[in-house]
Amino acid sequence: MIAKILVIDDEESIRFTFERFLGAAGYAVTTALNHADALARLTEGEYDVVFADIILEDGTGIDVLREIKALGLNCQVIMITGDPGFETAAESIRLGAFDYISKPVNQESLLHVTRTALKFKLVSEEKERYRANLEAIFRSVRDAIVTVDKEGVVVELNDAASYMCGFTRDDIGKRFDALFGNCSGRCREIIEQGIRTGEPRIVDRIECRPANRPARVISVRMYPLLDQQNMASGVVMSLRDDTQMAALESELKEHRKFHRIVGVSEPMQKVYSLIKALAGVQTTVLITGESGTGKELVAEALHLAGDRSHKPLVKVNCSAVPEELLESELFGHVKGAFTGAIRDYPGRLHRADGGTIFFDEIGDLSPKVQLKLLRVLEGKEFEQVGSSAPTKVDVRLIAATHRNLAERVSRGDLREDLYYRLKVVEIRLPPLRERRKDIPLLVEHFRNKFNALFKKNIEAVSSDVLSAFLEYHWPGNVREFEHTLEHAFVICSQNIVTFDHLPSDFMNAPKFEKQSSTRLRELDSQAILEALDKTAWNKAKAARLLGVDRVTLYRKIKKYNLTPVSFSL
Ligand SMILES: Nc1ncnc2c1ncn2[C@@H]1O[C@H](COP(=O)(O)OP(=O)(O)OP(=O)(O)O)[C@@H](O)[C@H]1O
Repeated sequence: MIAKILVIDDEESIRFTFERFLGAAGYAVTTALNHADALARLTEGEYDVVFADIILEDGTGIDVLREIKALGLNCQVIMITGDPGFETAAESIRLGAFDYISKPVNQESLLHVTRTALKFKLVSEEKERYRANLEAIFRSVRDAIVTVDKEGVVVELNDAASYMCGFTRDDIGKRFDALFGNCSGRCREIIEQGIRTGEPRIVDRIECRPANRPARVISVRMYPLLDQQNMASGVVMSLRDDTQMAALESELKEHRKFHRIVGVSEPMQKVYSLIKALAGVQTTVLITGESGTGKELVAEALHLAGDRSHKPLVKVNCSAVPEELLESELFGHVKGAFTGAIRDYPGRLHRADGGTIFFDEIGDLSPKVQLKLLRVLEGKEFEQVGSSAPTKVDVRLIAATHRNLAERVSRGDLREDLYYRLKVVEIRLPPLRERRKDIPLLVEHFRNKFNALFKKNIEAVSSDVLSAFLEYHWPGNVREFEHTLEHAFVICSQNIVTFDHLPSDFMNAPKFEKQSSTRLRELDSQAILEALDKTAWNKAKAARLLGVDRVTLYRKIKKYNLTPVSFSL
């Protein structure tokens, strides 16, 4: 772009000389012959450099300079003076002129001062752009930023600092220690240390407790501000609000699911940790817990999380296989071992070679099988039925039981040595009633499962049903819970599961029977209908009127087959 230059001088010869020299150098030159003319030119157009004679017929070049500064025009002003020693030349520099040039004007020095002024203008514009960008960043970042000089005085702070710490722009110029008086003071210590040592410091995740504001988790970055001599002239501190991130992380740490096991409660988190710790080792694991607590799922997770996962997981339900068949089923047999053994059969232990064998209901093994299993655990070998040749296998054994094995040992039903071998490590699964926190999550899990299975679009269970689920003590644990929901999903043709869809086993369960006050048993259907009538079939209100809980009322309505229609008849 061609630089534009304005020359203001009342001497025509000077204007002519400037125009000639500068025009020849490729600049676009405009001239003005006095102060008034100069102001007209300056309001009409933009100039990169202005040459102004100090003495004009209707004023001074200093006045022009002042007006340029007052208007905030982006141009460099060079004074033309007949006498460089003259006081006004120095004065003009003080007022912001870039330089002065003396008459008579020499071409070389004119071009030199012009080029220098233009270069200076470019650099200043670059600097200004940089400053504006920095300021925009400073203002827009979500981190609070506070700069403090080495005397501890606040030099700058951004909007986020106002929002996060409650500072205002009026705090600029105050001592920082006064500002941090309202909080725990950790940031004050960090700034003090920064000023003292000139060393940067990063402190992650500290608790921030500003007065009258909610506590937060913040991370602090503090860097020294260095001057041109590389000396610390203060510090800049940025504060990031990590409250949400910390909350999310802790939520993520809380596993909602591990392999096929669903559960978010504390006891389940412990189970997940234990499975993870045991997955990679080859130790025998005994999984205990009431029936339906998910022991098989845990065995599966142990196998899948370990390095045998690409090898088979073979399951044996010891109570489901008839005793006389179990030995051959487990250890295999050779042809002719017994009547009907028409060919060699390798057995499940053999099939599990390299992988894992899971014995469900291990407490139900016959004494003979117990002994053979003990040998597998101790020497990793066994004989097939009808053979005396040992077979070697590399299997990891996981066993589960809902029985009290110690009791079976004391009764002589289970070998003590096998018992101790099995229970090297035990994973105890808590019953569902001890982890009710998992119930809403299990509702969601089974809702998705049964919606997909039955091609339905049930959106939720009613809040009453959920409350009943949370209260019930689930003797059959997750299996019973799953069956209850399965029943409800089969029956339900609306988009929400209510008491009407629950199986009678659940509705008639002792808990609810007990809860239904004896009064209700005395209440006949007429009394219930009266209460429903009075409350326009608002069951919650009717239940309150009758002095019973809602579940009981629902159960009675179902039992007597009461409907608003039957009422109106
Ligand atoms: N935490 C859980 N998350 C999801 N499903 C579960 C969970 N626990 C159990 N189930 C489901 O409940 C049913 C019973 O689980 P599982 O067979 O693993 O229980 P179990 O403790 O081995 O029972 P049993 O002692 O009667 O053999 C299965 O359908 C299983 O998928």
